[in-house]
Amino acid sequence: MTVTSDLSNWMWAGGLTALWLAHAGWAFAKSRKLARTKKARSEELKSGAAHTVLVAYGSQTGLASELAEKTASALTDAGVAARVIALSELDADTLSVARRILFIASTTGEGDAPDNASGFLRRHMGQPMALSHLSYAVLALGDSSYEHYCAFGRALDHWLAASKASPIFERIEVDNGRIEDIHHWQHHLSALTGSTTDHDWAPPAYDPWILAERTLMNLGSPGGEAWHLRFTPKGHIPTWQAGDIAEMVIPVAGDAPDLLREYSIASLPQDGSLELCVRLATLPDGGFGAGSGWMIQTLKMGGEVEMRVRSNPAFRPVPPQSTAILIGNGTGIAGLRAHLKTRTGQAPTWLLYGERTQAHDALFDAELQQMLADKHLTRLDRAWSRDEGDGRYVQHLVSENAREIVRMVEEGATIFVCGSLEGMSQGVHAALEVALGEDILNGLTDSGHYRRDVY
Ligand SMILES: Cc1cc2nc3c(=O)[nH]c(=O)nc-3n(C[C@H](O)[C@H](O)[C@H](O)COP(=O)(O)O)c2cc1C
Repeated sequence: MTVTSDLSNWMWAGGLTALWLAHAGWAFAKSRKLARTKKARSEELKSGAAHTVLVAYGSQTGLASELAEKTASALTDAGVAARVIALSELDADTLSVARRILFIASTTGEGDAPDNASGFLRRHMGQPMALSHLSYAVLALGDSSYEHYCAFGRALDHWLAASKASPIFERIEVDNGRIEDIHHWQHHLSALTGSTTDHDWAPPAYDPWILAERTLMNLGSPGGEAWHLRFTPKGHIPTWQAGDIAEMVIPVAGDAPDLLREYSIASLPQDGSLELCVRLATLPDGGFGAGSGWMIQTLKMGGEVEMRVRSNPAFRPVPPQSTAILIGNGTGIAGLRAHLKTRTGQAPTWLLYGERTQAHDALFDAELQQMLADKHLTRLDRAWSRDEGDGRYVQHLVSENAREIVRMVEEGATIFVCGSLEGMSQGVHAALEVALGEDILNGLTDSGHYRRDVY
Protein backbone atom coordinates (compact mmCIF):
# COMPACT_ATOMS: atom_id res chain seq x y z
CA MET A 1 0.00 0.00 0.00
CA THR A 2 1.37 3.45 -0.93
CA VAL A 3 1.67 6.27 1.59
CA THR A 4 -0.92 8.32 -0.30
CA SER A 5 -3.52 5.57 -0.33
CA ASP A 6 -2.68 4.85 3.30
CA LEU A 7 -3.24 8.49 4.12
CA SER A 8 -6.42 8.72 2.14
CA ASN A 9 -7.67 5.55 3.84
CA TRP A 10 -6.98 7.14 7.21
CA MET A 11 -8.72 10.35 6.17
CA TRP A 12 -11.65 8.32 4.91
CA ALA A 13 -11.80 6.37 8.17
CA GLY A 14 -11.45 9.62 10.13
CA GLY A 15 -14.26 11.18 8.13
CA LEU A 16 -16.44 8.17 8.76
CA THR A 17 -15.69 8.26 12.49
CA ALA A 18 -16.56 11.95 12.63
CA LEU A 19 -19.76 11.26 10.74
CA TRP A 20 -20.60 8.40 13.06
CA LEU A 21 -19.88 10.52 16.15
CA ALA A 22 -22.03 13.34 14.79
CA HIS A 23 -24.79 10.87 14.08
CA ALA A 24 -24.47 9.18 17.47
CA GLY A 25 -24.64 12.60 19.15
CA TRP A 26 -27.72 13.50 17.15
CA ALA A 27 -29.38 10.15 17.90
CA PHE A 28 -28.57 10.51 21.60
CA ALA A 29 -29.99 14.06 21.72
CA LYS A 30 -33.07 12.89 19.84
CA SER A 31 -33.66 9.95 22.19
CA ARG A 32 -33.19 12.24 25.24
CA LYS A 33 -35.72 14.68 23.79
CA LEU A 34 -38.16 11.83 23.12
CA ALA A 35 -37.68 10.49 26.65
CA ARG A 36 -38.31 13.98 28.09
CA THR A 37 -41.50 14.42 26.02
CA LYS A 38 -42.68 10.97 27.07
CA LYS A 39 -41.97 11.69 30.75
CA ALA A 40 -43.76 15.06 30.63
CA ARG A 41 -46.78 13.42 28.98
CA SER A 42 -46.82 10.61 31.52
CA GLU A 43 -46.66 13.09 34.42
CA GLU A 44 -49.42 15.17 32.92
CA LEU A 45 -51.52 12.04 32.39
CA LYS A 46 -50.93 10.92 35.97
CA SER A 47 -51.87 14.30 37.45
CA GLY A 48 -55.22 14.31 35.61
CA ALA A 49 -56.03 10.62 36.00
CA ALA A 50 -57.69 10.92 39.40
CA HIS A 51 -60.38 13.31 38.09
CA THR A 52 -60.79 12.11 34.54
CA VAL A 53 -62.30 9.00 33.04
CA LEU A 54 -59.57 7.48 30.91
CA VAL A 55 -60.65 5.73 27.75
CA ALA A 56 -57.74 3.40 26.96
CA TYR A 57 -57.73 1.58 23.64
CA GLY A 58 -55.78 -1.19 22.01
CA SER A 59 -56.48 -1.19 18.29
CA GLN A 60 -54.90 -2.76 15.23
CA THR A 61 -57.11 -1.66 12.36
CA GLY A 62 -58.73 1.43 13.85
CA LEU A 63 -62.17 0.37 15.07
CA ALA A 64 -61.31 0.37 18.79
CA SER A 65 -59.65 3.78 18.51
CA GLU A 66 -62.71 5.12 16.65
CA LEU A 67 -65.01 3.77 19.39
CA ALA A 68 -62.72 5.21 22.07
CA GLU A 69 -63.11 8.68 20.55
CA LYS A 70 -66.89 8.27 20.40
CA THR A 71 -66.97 7.02 23.99
CA ALA A 72 -64.97 10.02 25.22
CA SER A 73 -67.20 12.44 23.27
CA ALA A 74 -70.33 10.87 24.77
CA LEU A 75 -68.85 11.28 28.27
CA THR A 76 -67.69 14.84 27.66
CA ASP A 77 -71.09 15.80 26.20
CA ALA A 78 -72.67 14.48 29.40
CA GLY A 79 -70.37 16.71 31.47
CA VAL A 80 -67.89 13.99 32.49
CA ALA A 81 -64.21 14.78 31.92
CA ALA A 82 -62.72 12.08 29.69
CA ARG A 83 -59.47 11.50 27.92
CA VAL A 84 -58.52 9.02 25.22
CA ILE A 85 -55.16 7.28 25.44
CA ALA A 86 -53.57 4.33 23.69
CA LEU A 87 -52.81 1.37 25.97
CA SER A 88 -49.15 1.92 25.11
CA GLU A 89 -49.36 5.19 27.11
CA LEU A 90 -50.96 3.69 30.20
CA ASP A 91 -48.11 3.20 32.66
CA ALA A 92 -47.89 1.90 36.24
CA ASP A 93 -47.89 5.44 37.70
CA THR A 94 -51.15 6.33 35.98
CA LEU A 95 -52.69 2.98 36.92
CA SER A 96 -51.82 3.66 40.54
CA VAL A 97 -53.93 6.83 40.67
CA ALA A 98 -56.63 6.41 38.00
CA ARG A 99 -60.14 6.03 39.43
CA ARG A 100 -62.05 5.04 36.33
CA ILE A 101 -60.80 3.52 33.09
CA LEU A 102 -62.90 2.31 30.18
CA PHE A 103 -60.88 -0.19 28.14
CA ILE A 104 -61.67 -0.73 24.47
CA ALA A 105 -59.52 -3.52 23.13
CA SER A 106 -59.48 -5.59 19.98
CA THR A 107 -57.75 -8.90 19.32
CA THR A 108 -55.49 -9.53 16.36
CA GLY A 109 -53.27 -12.28 14.93
CA GLU A 110 -54.21 -15.57 16.55
CA GLY A 111 -55.67 -14.29 19.80
CA ASP A 112 -52.95 -11.62 20.20
CA ALA A 113 -52.97 -8.10 21.61
CA PRO A 114 -52.86 -5.28 19.05
CA ASP A 115 -49.38 -3.80 18.51
CA ASN A 116 -50.17 -0.69 20.57
CA ALA A 117 -51.23 -2.90 23.49
CA SER A 118 -48.53 -5.57 23.37
CA GLY A 119 -46.19 -3.53 25.59
CA PHE A 120 -48.97 -3.13 28.19
CA LEU A 121 -49.57 -6.88 28.11
CA ARG A 122 -45.87 -7.59 28.50
CA ARG A 123 -45.12 -5.02 31.17
CA HIS A 124 -48.21 -5.21 33.36
CA MET A 125 -50.38 -8.24 32.71
CA GLY A 126 -47.85 -10.92 33.69
CA GLN A 127 -49.17 -10.79 37.24
CA PRO A 128 -51.98 -9.00 39.11
CA MET A 129 -51.38 -5.44 40.31
CA ALA A 130 -52.94 -3.72 43.32
CA LEU A 131 -55.84 -1.89 41.65
CA SER A 132 -58.61 -1.92 44.26
CA HIS A 133 -58.97 1.87 43.83
CA LEU A 134 -59.90 1.42 40.16
CA SER A 135 -63.35 0.99 38.57
CA TYR A 136 -63.35 -0.22 35.01
CA ALA A 137 -65.32 -1.56 32.08
CA VAL A 138 -64.12 -3.51 29.07
CA LEU A 139 -65.40 -3.36 25.52
CA ALA A 140 -63.75 -6.31 23.76
CA LEU A 141 -63.68 -6.29 19.97
CA GLY A 142 -63.27 -9.47 18.00
CA ASP A 143 -64.71 -11.75 15.40
CA SER A 144 -66.32 -15.03 16.45
CA SER A 145 -65.10 -16.74 13.30
CA TYR A 146 -61.61 -16.71 14.88
CA GLU A 147 -60.62 -19.50 17.25
CA HIS A 148 -59.55 -17.14 20.05
CA TYR A 149 -62.58 -14.89 20.17
CA CYS A 150 -61.93 -11.54 21.90
CA ALA A 151 -58.94 -13.19 23.57
CA PHE A 152 -57.07 -10.00 24.47
CA GLY A 153 -60.15 -8.12 25.77
CA ARG A 154 -61.05 -11.16 27.87
CA ALA A 155 -57.50 -11.48 29.22
CA LEU A 156 -57.52 -7.80 30.10
CA ASP A 157 -60.82 -8.20 31.96
CA HIS A 158 -59.54 -11.25 33.87
CA TRP A 159 -56.33 -9.44 34.80
CA LEU A 160 -58.26 -6.39 36.07
CA ALA A 161 -60.51 -8.63 38.16
CA ALA A 162 -57.47 -10.50 39.53
CA SER A 163 -55.95 -7.09 40.35
CA LYS A 164 -59.06 -6.40 42.48
CA ALA A 165 -60.31 -3.57 40.29
CA SER A 166 -64.13 -3.25 40.33
CA PRO A 167 -66.13 -3.74 37.16
CA ILE A 168 -68.68 -0.96 36.58
CA PHE A 169 -70.62 -3.38 34.38
CA GLU A 170 -69.87 -6.71 32.73
CA ARG A 171 -67.55 -6.96 29.77
CA ILE A 172 -69.27 -6.30 26.46
CA GLU A 173 -68.06 -8.12 23.37
CA VAL A 174 -68.46 -6.78 19.85
CA ASP A 175 -68.59 -9.47 17.19
CA ASN A 176 -67.25 -8.19 13.87
CA GLY A 177 -68.36 -4.60 14.52
CA ARG A 178 -72.01 -5.62 15.19
CA ILE A 179 -73.93 -2.41 15.80
CA GLU A 180 -76.26 -4.06 18.37
CA ASP A 181 -73.22 -4.89 20.53
CA ILE A 182 -71.97 -1.32 20.23
CA HIS A 183 -75.42 -0.01 21.21
CA HIS A 184 -75.21 -2.19 24.31
CA TRP A 185 -72.01 -0.38 25.34
CA GLN A 186 -73.58 2.96 24.49
CA HIS A 187 -76.56 2.12 26.68
CA HIS A 188 -74.28 1.37 29.65
CA LEU A 189 -72.44 4.63 29.11
CA SER A 190 -75.70 6.56 29.23
CA ALA A 191 -76.60 4.80 32.47
CA LEU A 192 -73.17 5.72 33.83
CA THR A 193 -73.48 9.41 33.07
CA GLY A 194 -77.22 9.68 33.57
CA SER A 195 -77.41 11.18 30.10
CA THR A 196 -80.54 10.75 28.05
CA THR A 197 -79.03 12.18 24.88
CA ASP A 198 -79.10 9.53 22.21
CA HIS A 199 -75.87 9.71 20.25
CA ASP A 200 -75.99 8.09 16.89
CA TRP A 201 -73.25 5.50 16.90
CA ALA A 202 -74.33 3.81 13.74
CA PRO A 203 -71.34 3.59 11.39
CA PRO A 204 -71.04 6.67 9.20
CA ALA A 205 -72.98 6.47 5.98
CA TYR A 206 -71.39 4.59 3.12
CA ASP A 207 -70.76 6.59 -0.02
CA PRO A 208 -71.50 5.44 -3.55
CA TRP A 209 -68.45 4.72 -5.74
CA ILE A 210 -68.27 3.66 -9.37
CA LEU A 211 -66.05 0.85 -10.62
CA ALA A 212 -63.97 2.68 -13.25
CA GLU A 213 -61.24 0.14 -13.99
CA ARG A 214 -60.51 -3.51 -13.26
CA THR A 215 -57.26 -5.03 -14.45
CA LEU A 216 -55.85 -8.51 -13.95
CA MET A 217 -52.30 -7.91 -12.74
CA ASN A 218 -50.83 -11.40 -12.80
CA LEU A 219 -51.91 -13.19 -15.98
CA GLY A 220 -50.24 -16.61 -16.12
CA SER A 221 -49.36 -16.65 -12.42
CA PRO A 222 -49.35 -19.99 -10.62
CA GLY A 223 -51.21 -18.18 -7.82
CA GLY A 224 -54.77 -16.87 -7.57
CA GLU A 225 -55.80 -13.97 -9.78
CA ALA A 226 -54.75 -10.58 -8.38
CA TRP A 227 -56.84 -7.65 -9.61
CA HIS A 228 -56.25 -3.93 -9.53
CA LEU A 229 -59.55 -2.07 -9.10
CA ARG A 230 -60.11 1.64 -9.40
CA PHE A 231 -63.24 3.33 -8.01
CA THR A 232 -64.25 6.94 -8.59
CA PRO A 233 -66.52 8.74 -6.12
CA LYS A 234 -70.03 9.69 -7.19
CA GLY A 235 -69.74 12.87 -5.13
CA HIS A 236 -66.73 14.52 -3.51
CA ILE A 237 -63.68 12.43 -2.87
CA PRO A 238 -63.19 11.98 0.88
CA THR A 239 -59.79 12.50 2.49
CA TRP A 240 -57.68 9.68 3.80
CA GLN A 241 -54.06 8.85 4.55
CA ALA A 242 -51.74 6.11 3.41
CA GLY A 243 -52.48 3.01 5.47
CA ASP A 244 -56.23 3.68 5.77
CA ILE A 245 -58.80 1.05 5.02
CA ALA A 246 -61.80 0.86 2.68
CA GLU A 247 -64.83 -0.85 4.14
CA MET A 248 -67.09 -2.15 1.38
CA VAL A 249 -70.68 -3.34 1.60
CA ILE A 250 -71.06 -6.65 -0.22
CA PRO A 251 -74.71 -7.22 -1.14
CA VAL A 252 -76.10 -10.62 -0.26
CA ALA A 253 -79.06 -12.24 -2.01
CA GLY A 254 -82.25 -12.86 -0.03
CA ASP A 255 -82.96 -11.59 3.47
CA ALA A 256 -79.48 -12.16 4.89
CA PRO A 257 -77.74 -8.97 6.05
CA ASP A 258 -75.13 -7.45 3.75
CA LEU A 259 -71.51 -8.38 4.41
CA LEU A 260 -68.75 -5.91 5.17
CA ARG A 261 -65.25 -6.44 3.81
CA GLU A 262 -62.12 -4.42 4.52
CA TYR A 263 -59.31 -3.72 2.08
CA SER A 264 -56.07 -1.75 2.33
CA ILE A 265 -56.30 1.30 0.09
CA ALA A 266 -53.64 1.39 -2.66
CA SER A 267 -53.95 5.07 -3.62
CA LEU A 268 -54.14 8.57 -2.13
CA PRO A 269 -57.01 11.09 -2.50
CA GLN A 270 -54.87 13.22 -4.83
CA ASP A 271 -54.98 10.32 -7.32
CA GLY A 272 -58.68 11.14 -7.69
CA SER A 273 -59.76 7.55 -7.15
CA LEU A 274 -59.73 4.83 -4.54
CA GLU A 275 -57.71 1.84 -5.69
CA LEU A 276 -57.59 -1.68 -4.30
CA CYS A 277 -55.61 -4.83 -5.03
CA VAL A 278 -57.79 -7.86 -4.49
CA ARG A 279 -56.98 -11.56 -4.79
CA LEU A 280 -59.88 -13.63 -6.14
CA ALA A 281 -60.42 -16.17 -3.37
CA THR A 282 -61.43 -19.62 -4.56
CA LEU A 283 -63.31 -21.99 -2.28
CA PRO A 284 -62.88 -25.77 -2.06
CA ASP A 285 -66.27 -26.23 -3.82
CA GLY A 286 -65.01 -24.21 -6.82
CA GLY A 287 -66.98 -21.08 -5.84
CA PHE A 288 -65.45 -17.71 -5.05
CA GLY A 289 -65.04 -15.75 -1.83
CA ALA A 290 -68.05 -13.54 -1.05
CA GLY A 291 -66.22 -10.20 -1.26
CA SER A 292 -63.65 -10.84 -3.97
CA GLY A 293 -66.09 -12.95 -6.04
CA TRP A 294 -68.70 -10.22 -6.03
CA MET A 295 -66.23 -7.43 -6.82
CA ILE A 296 -64.40 -9.29 -9.58
CA GLN A 297 -67.01 -11.61 -11.07
CA THR A 298 -70.41 -10.05 -10.42
CA LEU A 299 -69.97 -6.29 -10.31
CA LYS A 300 -70.20 -4.74 -13.78
CA MET A 301 -67.85 -2.04 -15.04
CA GLY A 302 -69.50 1.29 -14.23
CA GLY A 303 -71.44 -0.47 -11.46
CA GLU A 304 -71.95 1.10 -8.06
CA VAL A 305 -70.55 0.01 -4.70
CA GLU A 306 -71.09 1.36 -1.20
CA MET A 307 -67.87 2.12 0.62
CA ARG A 308 -66.50 4.19 3.44
CA VAL A 309 -62.93 4.99 4.36
CA ARG A 310 -61.81 4.02 7.87
CA SER A 311 -58.78 5.59 9.44
CA ASN A 312 -56.10 3.16 10.55
CA PRO A 313 -53.85 4.99 13.04
CA ALA A 314 -51.65 1.91 13.57
CA PHE A 315 -50.46 2.08 9.94
CA ARG A 316 -49.92 5.82 9.48
CA PRO A 317 -47.11 7.04 7.22
CA VAL A 318 -43.99 8.76 8.54
CA PRO A 319 -42.89 12.13 7.15
CA PRO A 320 -41.12 11.77 3.77
CA GLN A 321 -37.85 13.00 5.29
CA SER A 322 -37.56 10.00 7.63
CA THR A 323 -36.42 6.55 6.58
CA ALA A 324 -38.97 3.84 5.78
CA ILE A 325 -38.48 0.12 5.28
CA LEU A 326 -41.54 -1.39 3.59
CA ILE A 327 -42.01 -5.15 3.71
CA GLY A 328 -44.81 -7.20 2.23
CA ASN A 329 -46.11 -9.84 -0.10
CA GLY A 330 -48.87 -10.44 -2.63
CA THR A 331 -51.74 -7.97 -2.59
CA GLY A 332 -50.13 -6.43 0.51
CA ILE A 333 -48.49 -4.23 -2.13
CA ALA A 334 -51.74 -2.20 -1.89
CA GLY A 335 -51.03 -0.62 1.49
CA LEU A 336 -47.32 -0.31 0.69
CA ARG A 337 -48.08 1.44 -2.62
CA ALA A 338 -50.11 4.11 -0.78
CA HIS A 339 -47.11 4.62 1.51
CA LEU A 340 -44.71 4.74 -1.44
CA LYS A 341 -46.82 7.51 -2.95
CA THR A 342 -46.09 9.63 0.16
CA ARG A 343 -42.32 9.16 -0.24
CA THR A 344 -41.75 12.34 -2.18
CA GLY A 345 -38.51 13.31 -0.40
CA GLN A 346 -35.12 11.78 -0.94
CA ALA A 347 -34.96 9.91 2.38
CA PRO A 348 -34.07 6.22 2.21
CA THR A 349 -37.10 4.15 1.20
CA TRP A 350 -36.55 0.45 0.87
CA LEU A 351 -39.12 -2.04 -0.41
CA LEU A 352 -38.69 -5.75 0.30
CA TYR A 353 -41.39 -7.71 -1.46
CA GLY A 354 -42.26 -11.34 -2.09
CA GLU A 355 -44.45 -12.94 -4.75
CA ARG A 356 -44.49 -16.14 -6.78
CA THR A 357 -42.80 -15.52 -10.14
CA GLN A 358 -40.84 -12.64 -11.60
CA ALA A 359 -42.41 -13.17 -15.02
CA HIS A 360 -46.05 -12.96 -13.92
CA ASP A 361 -46.23 -11.53 -10.39
CA ALA A 362 -44.08 -8.40 -10.45
CA LEU A 363 -47.06 -6.26 -9.46
CA PHE A 364 -46.73 -2.53 -10.28
CA ASP A 365 -43.27 -3.19 -11.69
CA ALA A 366 -43.28 -0.20 -14.10
CA GLU A 367 -44.31 2.13 -11.28
CA LEU A 368 -41.64 0.77 -8.95
CA GLN A 369 -38.96 1.21 -11.64
CA GLN A 370 -40.10 4.81 -12.12
CA MET A 371 -39.95 5.43 -8.36
CA LEU A 372 -36.40 4.03 -8.35
CA ALA A 373 -35.49 6.36 -11.21
CA ASP A 374 -37.00 9.31 -9.30
CA LYS A 375 -35.16 8.19 -6.14
CA HIS A 376 -38.42 8.16 -4.21
CA LEU A 377 -37.71 4.47 -3.80
CA THR A 378 -34.03 4.02 -3.01
CA ARG A 379 -33.80 0.25 -2.91
CA LEU A 380 -35.94 -2.61 -4.18
CA ASP A 381 -35.42 -6.28 -3.29
CA ARG A 382 -37.85 -8.93 -4.41
CA ALA A 383 -38.08 -12.66 -3.70
CA TRP A 384 -39.78 -15.06 -6.10
CA SER A 385 -40.90 -18.16 -4.27
CA ARG A 386 -41.75 -20.22 -7.38
CA ASP A 387 -38.82 -19.22 -9.57
CA GLU A 388 -36.14 -21.78 -10.17
CA GLY A 389 -32.90 -20.53 -8.67
CA ASP A 390 -34.74 -18.31 -6.20
CA GLY A 391 -37.47 -20.00 -4.13
CA ARG A 392 -37.18 -17.40 -1.39
CA TYR A 393 -39.91 -15.62 0.54
CA VAL A 394 -39.77 -12.03 1.73
CA GLN A 395 -38.72 -13.13 5.22
CA HIS A 396 -35.56 -14.58 3.62
CA LEU A 397 -34.79 -11.12 2.26
CA VAL A 398 -35.13 -9.79 5.80
CA SER A 399 -32.69 -12.39 7.14
CA GLU A 400 -30.20 -11.86 4.32
CA ASN A 401 -30.23 -8.09 4.85
CA ALA A 402 -30.34 -8.21 8.64
CA ARG A 403 -27.24 -6.10 9.11
CA GLU A 404 -28.48 -3.27 6.89
CA ILE A 405 -31.91 -3.34 8.54
CA VAL A 406 -30.29 -3.06 11.99
CA ARG A 407 -28.20 -0.12 10.78
CA MET A 408 -31.24 1.70 9.39
CA VAL A 409 -33.29 1.01 12.52
CA GLU A 410 -30.47 2.45 14.63
CA GLU A 411 -30.77 5.57 12.51
CA GLY A 412 -34.48 5.84 13.27
CA ALA A 413 -36.10 3.96 10.36
CA THR A 414 -39.72 2.86 10.65
CA ILE A 415 -40.64 -0.63 9.45
CA PHE A 416 -44.00 -1.16 7.72
CA VAL A 417 -45.37 -4.65 7.08
CA CYS A 418 -48.40 -5.27 4.87
CA GLY A 419 -49.82 -8.54 3.58
CA SER A 420 -50.81 -11.96 4.80
CA LEU A 421 -50.71 -12.78 8.49
CA GLU A 422 -49.92 -16.44 8.18
CA GLY A 423 -46.59 -17.24 6.61
CA MET A 424 -45.53 -13.72 5.66
CA SER A 425 -46.02 -11.46 8.67
CA GLN A 426 -45.20 -14.17 11.18
CA GLY A 427 -42.10 -15.13 9.19
CA VAL A 428 -41.02 -11.50 8.84
CA HIS A 429 -41.59 -10.94 12.55
CA ALA A 430 -39.43 -13.97 13.40
CA ALA A 431 -36.68 -12.80 11.02
CA LEU A 432 -36.77 -9.28 12.49
CA GLU A 433 -36.61 -10.73 15.99
CA VAL A 434 -33.45 -12.66 15.07
CA ALA A 435 -31.94 -9.60 13.38
CA LEU A 436 -32.76 -7.00 16.01
CA GLY A 437 -33.36 -9.02 19.18
CA GLU A 438 -36.71 -9.34 20.95
CA ASP A 439 -36.25 -6.29 23.19
CA ILE A 440 -35.45 -3.91 20.37
CA LEU A 441 -38.34 -5.21 18.26
CA ASN A 442 -40.68 -4.77 21.26
CA GLY A 443 -39.30 -1.26 21.71
CA LEU A 444 -39.95 -0.48 18.05
CA THR A 445 -43.52 -1.75 18.41
CA ASP A 446 -44.09 0.42 21.49
CA SER A 447 -42.60 3.54 19.92
CA GLY A 448 -44.54 3.12 16.67
CA HIS A 449 -41.44 2.31 14.58
CA TYR A 450 -42.85 -1.11 13.64
CA ARG A 451 -46.27 -0.76 12.02
CA ARG A 452 -48.33 -3.56 10.61
CA ASP A 453 -51.40 -4.03 8.46
CA VAL A 454 -51.78 -7.77 8.11
CA TYR A 455 -54.75 -10.00 7.45
C1 LIG B 1 -55.31 -10.27 11.02
C2 LIG B 1 -56.48 -10.30 11.95
C3 LIG B 1 -56.50 -11.20 12.99
C4 LIG B 1 -57.58 -11.25 13.88
N1 LIG B 1 -57.57 -12.16 14.89
C5 LIG B 1 -58.62 -12.23 15.74
C6 LIG B 1 -58.65 -13.18 16.80
O1 LIG B 1 -57.72 -13.97 16.98
N2 LIG B 1 -59.74 -13.19 17.62
C7 LIG B 1 -60.80 -12.33 17.45
O2 LIG B 1 -61.76 -12.40 18.22
N3 LIG B 1 -60.80 -11.41 16.46
C8 LIG B 1 -59.74 -11.34 15.60
N4 LIG B 1 -59.75 -10.41 14.58
C9 LIG B 1 -60.92 -9.53 14.41
C10 LIG B 1 -60.69 -8.16 15.04
O3 LIG B 1 -60.51 -8.24 16.42
C11 LIG B 1 -61.93 -7.30 14.75
O4 LIG B 1 -62.00 -7.08 13.36
C12 LIG B 1 -61.91 -5.98 15.49
O5 LIG B 1 -63.13 -5.30 15.25
C13 LIG B 1 -60.75 -5.09 15.03
O6 LIG B 1 -60.65 -3.96 15.85
P1 LIG B 1 -59.48 -2.87 15.59
O7 LIG B 1 -59.78 -2.29 14.23
O8 LIG B 1 -59.62 -1.86 16.65
O9 LIG B 1 -58.17 -3.59 15.64
C14 LIG B 1 -58.68 -10.35 13.70
C15 LIG B 1 -58.65 -9.42 12.65
C16 LIG B 1 -57.57 -9.39 11.79
C17 LIG B 1 -57.57 -8.39 10.65
